[in-house]
Amino acid sequence: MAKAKVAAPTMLSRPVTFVTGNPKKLEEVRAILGDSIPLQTLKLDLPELQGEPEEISKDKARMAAKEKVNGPVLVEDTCLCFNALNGLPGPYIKWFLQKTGHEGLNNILKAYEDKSAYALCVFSLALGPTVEPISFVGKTMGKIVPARGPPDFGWDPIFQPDGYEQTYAEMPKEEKNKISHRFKALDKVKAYFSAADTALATDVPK
Ligand SMILES: O=c1nc[nH]c2c1ncn2[C@H]1C[C@H](O)[C@@H](COP(=O)(O)OP(=O)(O)OP(=O)(O)O)O1
Ligand SMILES: [Mg+2]
Repeated sequence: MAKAKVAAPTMLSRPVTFVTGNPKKLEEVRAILGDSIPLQTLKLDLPELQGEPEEISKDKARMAAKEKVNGPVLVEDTCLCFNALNGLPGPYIKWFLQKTGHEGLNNILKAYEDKSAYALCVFSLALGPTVEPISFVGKTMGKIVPARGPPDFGWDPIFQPDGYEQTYAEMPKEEKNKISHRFKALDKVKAYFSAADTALATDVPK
């Protein structure tokens, strides 16, 4: 029986459209993925519902998939979760950061001894507007510290990952991209795509 590689007949054969309004996220996603997944991007600030991180991310994917995108759509939602607050600000970190800044976030934790926190990244992939999105989660544990390092990207200056003396902001980019919440989630996205590729390259009887 001859083996033949069948061209992927599904949405996965098209480039994936990563939808985000945040250029810094995009920069990291590109650096981490390299050319492992063909990516195109669409700059859109999607509305975000309230709720648990995975549901918020999936909803973003559903909304993004309704845009005129040809092929699979990938979105991502990032949370910064304080253990002392049972995971808050979590998905609302963007607004906390905007309104209170790095100092305000530190001040919130002055009421607690526990400064531990985790960075959480949830990517959601929608293969079409009517297909239920699937999610890929990455988590990096650390603690909240007074801001150190360049204030280039969100809350990077106040998050110090466990096992490191530097905050995300102080680390070289390549270092952050090897241990970050985003890296861990994207590792699962990559594994999903390579498994799908393998499954699609099936043997067909002649
Ligand atoms: O690795 C990171 N290191 C530091 N800060 C970060 C990181 N990743 C996201 N962030 C910030 C951006 C935003 O203030 C909030 C997440 O909100 P989030 O809705 O996911 O991001 P966003 O609205 O900027 O972009 P998007 O259009 O993809 O929703 O945390
Ligand atoms: Mg957002």
